[in-house]
Amino acid sequence: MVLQLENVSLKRNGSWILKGIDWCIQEGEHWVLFGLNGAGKTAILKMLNAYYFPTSGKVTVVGKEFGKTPLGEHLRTKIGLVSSSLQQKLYPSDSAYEIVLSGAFASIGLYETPTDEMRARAVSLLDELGCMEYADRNYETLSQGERQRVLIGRALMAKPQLLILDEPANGLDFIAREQLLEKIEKIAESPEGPTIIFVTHHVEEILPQFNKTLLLKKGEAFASGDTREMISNDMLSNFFELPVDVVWKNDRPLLTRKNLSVKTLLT
Ligand SMILES: Nc1ncnc2c1ncn2[C@@H]1O[C@H](COP(=O)(O)OP(=O)(O)OP(=O)(O)O)[C@@H](O)[C@H]1O
Repeated sequence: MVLQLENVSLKRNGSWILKGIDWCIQEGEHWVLFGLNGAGKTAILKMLNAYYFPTSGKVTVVGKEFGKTPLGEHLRTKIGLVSSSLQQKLYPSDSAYEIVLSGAFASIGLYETPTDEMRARAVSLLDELGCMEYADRNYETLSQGERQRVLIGRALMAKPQLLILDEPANGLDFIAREQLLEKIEKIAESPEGPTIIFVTHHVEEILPQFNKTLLLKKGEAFASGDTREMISNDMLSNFFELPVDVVWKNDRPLLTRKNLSVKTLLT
């Protein structure tokens, strides 16, 4: 078991942000965490990274129950995270290579001397992710798409069991998005790769390898299960409370609003 949330609720500043969430992720599965703005996706991720502890319920990640044992560096390196809040913490003058390398220690910046093996792994990750061209450039000079690939390299550096991608395609144009998704697809297909949680509010980003989906709505697990069942007309129309059409093409879903008369939409 890579992750287990049992009846998890979270209260912050007097309001319930998460309510009674059950979620179980087995090794070898790749999950989409899908929810609209404000659904509580960030709150769940903060719990998975032990920045928040549940008000009630139990969180177990890579075999460790949070709150029971201190979160040492060892556990931090077992969970790879790519998020915009992490992006803001990095040192803009570090090179892409240094940023990837720092993932070996799950640190912001490099304070320890990397081994030759770590250096070689960083180079091979930069190569696999198509970042060699700008490996020596300062992070601040990279485009958003390039930054995301470097961050994925950083997250993979310590061979995590769980890789969390928090809206990785945000702000990317179509080509940059598809280039990034292609790399994610490769990681998801690799037999020795990590289990991945892909957080998004865009159905179009869901890759065929992500065959499980949790629909999160207003802090509650609206439904979870096979992606094809979750990302379907009936399920999403109920979820959005708006009639929608989902079309699967090339193993990817496309979402449109059902063509209704203005009168129906207003009622
Ligand atoms: N520290 C806090 N105190 C009070 N309310 C909070 C706190 N953190 C988050 N919330 C509220 O909890 C809800 C869920 O927030 P969260 O950031 O987890 O949503 P999200 O699904 O990540 O949204 P988005 O897609 O917009 O990033 C929101 O209504 C938010 O305002």
